[in-house]
Amino acid sequence: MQTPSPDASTREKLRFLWVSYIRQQKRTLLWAIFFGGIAAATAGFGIPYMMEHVFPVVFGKDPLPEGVEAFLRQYFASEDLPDVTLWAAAAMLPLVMMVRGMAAFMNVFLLSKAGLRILENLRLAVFSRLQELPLAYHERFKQGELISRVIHNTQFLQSGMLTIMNDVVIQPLTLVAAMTYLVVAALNSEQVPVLLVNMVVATLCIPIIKKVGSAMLKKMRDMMSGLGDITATVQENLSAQRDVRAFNMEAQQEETFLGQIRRMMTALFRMTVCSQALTPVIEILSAVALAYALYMGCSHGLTLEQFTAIALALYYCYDPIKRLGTVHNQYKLTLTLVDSLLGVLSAKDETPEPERPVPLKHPRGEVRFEHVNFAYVADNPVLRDVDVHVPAGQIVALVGPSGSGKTTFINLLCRFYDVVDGSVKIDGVDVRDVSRKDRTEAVGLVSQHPVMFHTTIKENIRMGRQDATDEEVFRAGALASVNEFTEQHADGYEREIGEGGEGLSGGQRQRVSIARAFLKNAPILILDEATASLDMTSEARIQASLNELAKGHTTFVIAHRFSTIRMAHRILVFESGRIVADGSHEELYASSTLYRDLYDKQIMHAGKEAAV
Ligand SMILES: Nc1ncnc2c1ncn2[C@@H]1O[C@H](COP(=O)(O)OP(=O)(O)OP(=O)(O)O)[C@@H](O)[C@H]1O
Repeated sequence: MQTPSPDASTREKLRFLWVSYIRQQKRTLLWAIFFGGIAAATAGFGIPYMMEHVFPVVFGKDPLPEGVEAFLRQYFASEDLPDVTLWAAAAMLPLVMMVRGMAAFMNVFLLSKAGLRILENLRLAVFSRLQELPLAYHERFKQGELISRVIHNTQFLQSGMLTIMNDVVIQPLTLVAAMTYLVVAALNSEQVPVLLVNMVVATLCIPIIKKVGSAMLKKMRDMMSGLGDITATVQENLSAQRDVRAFNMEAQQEETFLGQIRRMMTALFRMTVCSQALTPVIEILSAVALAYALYMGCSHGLTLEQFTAIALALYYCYDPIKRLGTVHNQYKLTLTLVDSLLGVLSAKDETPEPERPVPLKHPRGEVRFEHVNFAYVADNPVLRDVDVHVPAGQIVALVGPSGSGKTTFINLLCRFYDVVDGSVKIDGVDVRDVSRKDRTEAVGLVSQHPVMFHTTIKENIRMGRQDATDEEVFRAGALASVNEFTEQHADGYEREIGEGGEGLSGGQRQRVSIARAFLKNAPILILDEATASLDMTSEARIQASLNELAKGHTTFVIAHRFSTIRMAHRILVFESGRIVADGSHEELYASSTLYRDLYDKQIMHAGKEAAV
C-alpha cells in the first residue's frame, strides 16, 4: 500500500497503519478485545448487579431466588442456608474482582505486546527509510530533528498507543455495560428523569473533552519542535567540542540550550495542565448528576440498594467517559506523531530505484557525463553542460577553485543527486537505471572526512567489504600503511576506536578509509582530498599505495596537492560549474592560465610546507 502523506485524510492514514502495521497483530488484538469484554462486563454490570440483588439476600432483606434455593437445599440442611448464602455472597466479591482483574491484566498484556511489535516495525521502517532517502532530503532537515523523530516521536507514539489501546477496548465496553444496567435499573424503578439528566450531562462532557484536546495538541506540537531543537543543539555541540572550546563558545551554547529547554518545558507543563484539567471537570459534572439522582431517589422512595446500584452504575459510566476523554486527546496527539513519521515514510525519493534495473555485472569502470546540467536549488546552476568521457582505467584529477563544482561532479557520479539535464553513465548504462546495490559496488569512495564507527580498527576496515576475511583486511591495512600505527599499540587491529574516530589522528582515519577502498577494490575509485590530512612522509608512502591501487581502476582524484595531481593521466579543470580545460599536466600548463595559476600556487605552498 502506498504511504499516505501527512496531508492525507485521517481515514487514509488509519487505513495505512492498519494494513501496514496493525493487521499483523490481529490475533493478539482480538484476544485482547475478548478479555477486555470480560473485564468490562464484570465491572460495569456485575458489580452494580451484586449491590442490588446479591447483598439484599445476604442481609435477609430479600429471599433467595427459588432456583438457587432449590439447588442449595440438595446439598445443605435448611438451618445452614443463611450461613452458606453469606459465604457464597462473600466469596462472590473476590471472585468477580479476580475475574475482572485477570481479564484486565490479559487485556493490557496482549495490547502492550501488540503495541510494542507495531512500534518496533514502525521505528525500523522510519530508520530504513532514512537510509534510502537521498542526501538532498537529509540536507533539508536539521540532524537533531530527524534523530528526534526516530527516537522521541516513536517513543511518545509508543506510550500514546499503549494508553489508547489499554483503554480503547475496555472503557467503551464498561460504558455500554454500565449504561445498560442504568437504563434497566432506571426503567424498573421509574427513574427516567435521572437517566435523561445523566445523558445530558454525559453529552456536555464531549465539547469539553474536544476543547481540552485541541489545546493539548497545540502544546504537544510546541513541545515536539522544542525537543527537536534541543536534540539538534546537543548533537551539534557534542560533535563540535573542539571548536566550542577554541572559540570560547561555552557560555553562549549554555544560554541557547537553557532557552530551548525552558521553551520545551513550558510547552510540556502547559500540556500536562491541560490534560489534568479534564479529570476534575468531568468529576464535578458527574457529582452534579449523582446529586440529582440522590435527590430524585430520596423523593421518589428509592431503596438504598436501588440507589447504591444506580450510583455505582453512574460511576462506571463517568469513569469510562473521563478515560475516553483522555483517550480521545491522546488519539489526537498520536495522529500528530504519526504525521511526523509519515513525513519521513512518504517523503519523495528524488533518486528512486529503477523499476527494472539494468544489471552492472563485472563493471569495467568507463564513465561518461553527457551534457550534464545540475542545480541543488532551482535556478542556481552548479554544473553547466559538463560533457566528458573517461575510459576505464584512466586516472583523472579534478582541479579548480573552491566552489567550482568538483565535489558536485562526484556526487552525480555516485548518484547522491540526479542530474537536471543530460545523463551520467557507467559502462554505457545511465546511473538512474542501475540498482543502488550495483552502483555502490561499482564505486569506492575515500572522502575528505571519513566516517569512523565505534568498533575495532579491523571492523572499521571491513566496512569496505563485509564478507572479507581477516587476512584480506590485514592486507588492505598494510597497503594503506595502517600497520604503522596499529603496531605501536598492544591491541593492534583489535584496538577499539571511539565514536567518530576518537583516538585516531586525522591522517590515521584517512589511512583506515583508504584501507577500506583497497578492500572494496571497486572498478571506480574516488579520492576526495584523500591525502589532505597526512604529513609529507606518510603522504609520500600512501601516494605510492594509491598509485598501486589506482592501477587498472578508473580513478577520480579531487586534488589540491600537486603530488596527487602528478599521478593523473588526465586533468579536468573546473571553473564556475564548467569544465574549462581538459588534458595532461604538460598540455594544460602550457594552454590554461587558470590551471597554471592553481598549479604554481600549489608548488609555492608545497615549497613553504617543505621549508617549514
Ligand atoms: N548541498 C548543497 N546545497 C546547495 N548548494 C550546494 C550544496 N553543495 C554545494 N553547493 C554549492 O555548489 C557549488 C559547488 O560546490 P562543490 O562542493 O561542488 O565545489 P568544489 O569545487 O568541490 O569546492 P571545494 O574545492 O571548496 O570543495 C558551490 O557554490 C556550493 O556552495
